[in-house]
Amino acid sequence: MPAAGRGERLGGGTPKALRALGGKPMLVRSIEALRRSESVTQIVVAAPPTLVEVVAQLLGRDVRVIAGGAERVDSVRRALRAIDDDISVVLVHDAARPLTPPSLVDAVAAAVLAGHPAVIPVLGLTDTVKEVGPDGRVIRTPPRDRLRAVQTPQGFRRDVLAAAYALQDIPATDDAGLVEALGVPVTTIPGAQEAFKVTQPPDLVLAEALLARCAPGDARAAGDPRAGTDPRGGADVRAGSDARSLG
Ligand SMILES: Nc1ccn([C@@H]2O[C@H](COP(=O)(O)OP(=O)(O)OP(=O)(O)O)[C@@H](O)[C@H]2O)c(=O)n1
Ligand SMILES: C[C@](O)(CO)[C@H](O)COP(=O)(O)O
Repeated sequence: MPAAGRGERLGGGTPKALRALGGKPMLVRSIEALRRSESVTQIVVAAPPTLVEVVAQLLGRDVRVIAGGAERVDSVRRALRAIDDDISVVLVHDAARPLTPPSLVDAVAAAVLAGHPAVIPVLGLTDTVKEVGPDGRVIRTPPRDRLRAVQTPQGFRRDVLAAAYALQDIPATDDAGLVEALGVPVTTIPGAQEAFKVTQPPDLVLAEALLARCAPGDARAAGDPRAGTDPRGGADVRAGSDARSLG
């Protein structure tokens, strides 16, 4: 789990993974989706380098925490080196997708285990997308029905992801982009709307609203593992101290 970003587009000063969401650090919510999945056996987190100890204490002993790098790709590369030798399937999941349903984690893992070397969750687009030149003029309008927005977790055969990360200087904004550069086929599966990435301030408002407004049963779908145990949304109230202690 790359979690070492600064969250510059979100603002607010605190590294994004430690920003509170419904009374808990965003990272804690993202980790819960992995813990609740049936397929994840080891979790490695790439944390902001100055906060490795803080994050390790926050997450507990079952999570290995290492120092992330300057860019997302550097953080993932470092985390890959910290995975146990016997792991054969690796999921890379943004800490910035805190409402990801565990069922999506399992669906990605299952597709890799079924024989696909690289699997990504995707959603269709609702906006039209245009390619625009540096002068602001539209170059072309790709047909929208063939475009997809790509989420995480992205799942890979470990040897494939390791080979992709051994490539140097490939411009890619996601892990599958590196695998594509290897010439390995990447398979898509349906993503989940709740797995959106918290990137800009309105995303945090949306995530807060989803957590606050979900009926207890529905909150499970919004990634809250203990929702439904307390009709007041008690899981968030109890965990409030986590976030406060991080400021
Ligand atoms: N050097 C970095 C940069 C990003 N990430 C992680 O990669 C994921 C996706 O990145 P993004 O949403 O872009 O987060 P930030 O880099 O924090 O955002 P910004 O670009 O606005 O600073 C996040 O979980 C983020 O913590 C990381 O581990 N190491
Ligand atoms: C990996 C990713 O979440 C897939 O959509 C996305 O590309 C990350 O981009 P960011 O700019 O590093 O948030």
